[in-house]
Amino acid sequence: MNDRVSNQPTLAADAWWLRSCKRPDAERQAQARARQAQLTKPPGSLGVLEDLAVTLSGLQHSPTPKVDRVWISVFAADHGVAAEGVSAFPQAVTGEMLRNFAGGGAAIAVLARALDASLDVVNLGTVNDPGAVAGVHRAVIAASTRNFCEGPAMSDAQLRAALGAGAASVRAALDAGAQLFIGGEMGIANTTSAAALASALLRRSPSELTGAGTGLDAGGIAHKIAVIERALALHAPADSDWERLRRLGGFEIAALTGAYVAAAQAGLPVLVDGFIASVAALAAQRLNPGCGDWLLYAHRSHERGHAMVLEALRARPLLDLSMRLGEASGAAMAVPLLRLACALHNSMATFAQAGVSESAAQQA
Ligand SMILES: Cc1cc2ncn([C@H]3O[C@H](COP(=O)(O)O)[C@@H](O)[C@H]3O)c2cc1C
Ligand SMILES: O=C(O)c1cccnc1
Repeated sequence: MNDRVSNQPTLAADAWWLRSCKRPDAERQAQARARQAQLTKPPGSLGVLEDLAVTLSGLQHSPTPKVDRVWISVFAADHGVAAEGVSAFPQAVTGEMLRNFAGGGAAIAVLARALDASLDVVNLGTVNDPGAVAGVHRAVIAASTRNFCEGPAMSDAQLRAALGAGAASVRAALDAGAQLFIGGEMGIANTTSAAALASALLRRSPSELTGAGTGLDAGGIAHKIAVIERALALHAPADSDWERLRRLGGFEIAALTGAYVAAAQAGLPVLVDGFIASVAALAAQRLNPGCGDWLLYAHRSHERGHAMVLEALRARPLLDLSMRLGEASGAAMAVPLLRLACALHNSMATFAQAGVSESAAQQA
């Protein structure tokens, strides 16, 4: 399992991420909508849970949508821009957390167990590299990205490798029979990378998209904004969204981008996590607009900037719990809602089955 990136020799020549995405089944969706109207409840009374079941029915091409088998991939990577002092935590934490993911003590490891979900941990390159660790896939691209205050974060080949690592995790999820894909990230300083990338993609000021991350104070946030402004000035010549992702992104952000596109191409529904994952989703939609139909949004993170990114994506997140962790934790938290929405859709009785009277209008 250590060769997920290197066994794709054709990637450099083959822009697989441009290939078309699957289409949701509109007819199945209409049937699911009609069934919701027949269930023993006032029509629409289950609100967003009805929409979720209808959407999943169309995405899974099934009258009985299910999210029993959930796959969570956490992509870890370090960022050169950490050298600018933009995080409240030291860079060594990224590598240290890899052991914690595999050892079962990290938040996402606890949540994955509680959900009976598969947890796939992928090391894309960490300065404090723990080496071979049971339960961690090595797909190392470099020890970290380059500090994007000094030059592009990634080379073209590195960006392709990161996108490919995301796609490889989606293939593993499909092989395991997953019904839902969730991507998470770990990388000290990656809220700086995500804010810079979102600023460039949305053409908004860094002050609107930059937050405290792991816990910067007001002075720390002001410094972080200044760092991002410097980077944006350096990378202003970037003339495509590919270039913006290459210059300002990170290996784990690009892996999420690749995973989202690959999931949409394969017809596997995705639940997107917080700020960083949503910026990766924005990049995925820019690389391949067809992937948007496959992305569901789990929560609104406490991180400043997430609301603006969600708005740009026209996303309506399910939860708002003031979470600001990443790792896929917010997405994991929303899985029970999806499961319950499916259970209601699949197992509630219809008015006819239960012998319950329908609305006065329908009886007239
Ligand atoms: C122990 C620990 C566990 C984490 N798990 C996720 N993050 C989150 O915080 C980091 C981003 O914040 P910033 O840009 O401020 O560095 C990412 O690793 C993100 O996944 C963590 C951070 C820490 C310290
Ligand atoms: O919303 C997130 O993804 C997030 C916010 C702060 C720190 N890490 C992740």
